[in-house]
Amino acid sequence: MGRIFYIMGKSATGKDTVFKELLKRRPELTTVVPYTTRPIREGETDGVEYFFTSSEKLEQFKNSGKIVELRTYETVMGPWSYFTMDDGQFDIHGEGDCLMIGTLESYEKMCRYYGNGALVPVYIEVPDGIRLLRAVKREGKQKNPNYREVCRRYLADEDDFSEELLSRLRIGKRFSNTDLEACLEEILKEMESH
Ligand SMILES: Nc1ncnc2c1ncn2[C@@H]1O[C@H](COP(=O)(O)OP(=O)(O)OP(=O)(O)O)[C@@H](O)[C@H]1O
Ligand SMILES: Nc1nc2c(ncn2[C@@H]2O[C@H](COP(=O)(O)O)[C@@H](O)[C@H]2O)c(=O)[nH]1
Repeated sequence: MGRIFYIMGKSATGKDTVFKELLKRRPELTTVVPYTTRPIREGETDGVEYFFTSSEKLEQFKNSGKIVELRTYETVMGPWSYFTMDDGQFDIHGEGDCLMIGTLESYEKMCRYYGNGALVPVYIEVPDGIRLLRAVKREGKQKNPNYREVCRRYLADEDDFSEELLSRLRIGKRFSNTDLEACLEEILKEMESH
């Protein structure tokens, strides 16, 4: 049975960065591209970071019964949905392992869908001050920076990644990403141990 290494963490902890670096070091890992109704950002490509889709299409997907997990956030730009589909990208009965990014909420739903044993949580942490600076710096590189949304995400993280929820989901191990190389080394070690 394939395992899903599931990368999680608050905003700007480096999930995307870690994800891309792990794929370079473990190219045999498969990936699952999630879906979103949020507008595509500069530098993003449809089918790479996400499948960018519409709210109308999402309603059709809901009827297909293939949505594994779905979350909708009230952003400063209106509601944006993010979801994972059982669309053939990943075969849980296959041999290969998979690398994915998500939130605690999606992790819980994924565990319910695929079974607890299928998922290996990879929870990334960075001190709040550092990740806020990283988020602001990253946003500053956008053509139309949206600092209000950066602040909303930062504040939402308090509830969405609370210690209570982490403990309920039995996620004890944390991977510090103050230093990228050290973080990758720790995660690779953890992956080998499974
Ligand atoms: N170890 C590191 N040291 C310094 N900068 C880093 C490190 N890891 C990531 N970054 C930078 O921090 C910013 C946030 O990283 P990234 O986009 O990977 O985070 P994320 O967790 O995927 O964010 P989000 O959840 O908000 O999409 C990026 O500009 C990235 O280049
Ligand atoms: N827990 C929360 N997760 C959120 C929220 N808003 C967005 N997200 C998640 O962040 C990642 C990355 O989003 P992106 O738009 O920068 O690509 C994605 O997995 C979303 O699910 C939130 O308010 N709380």
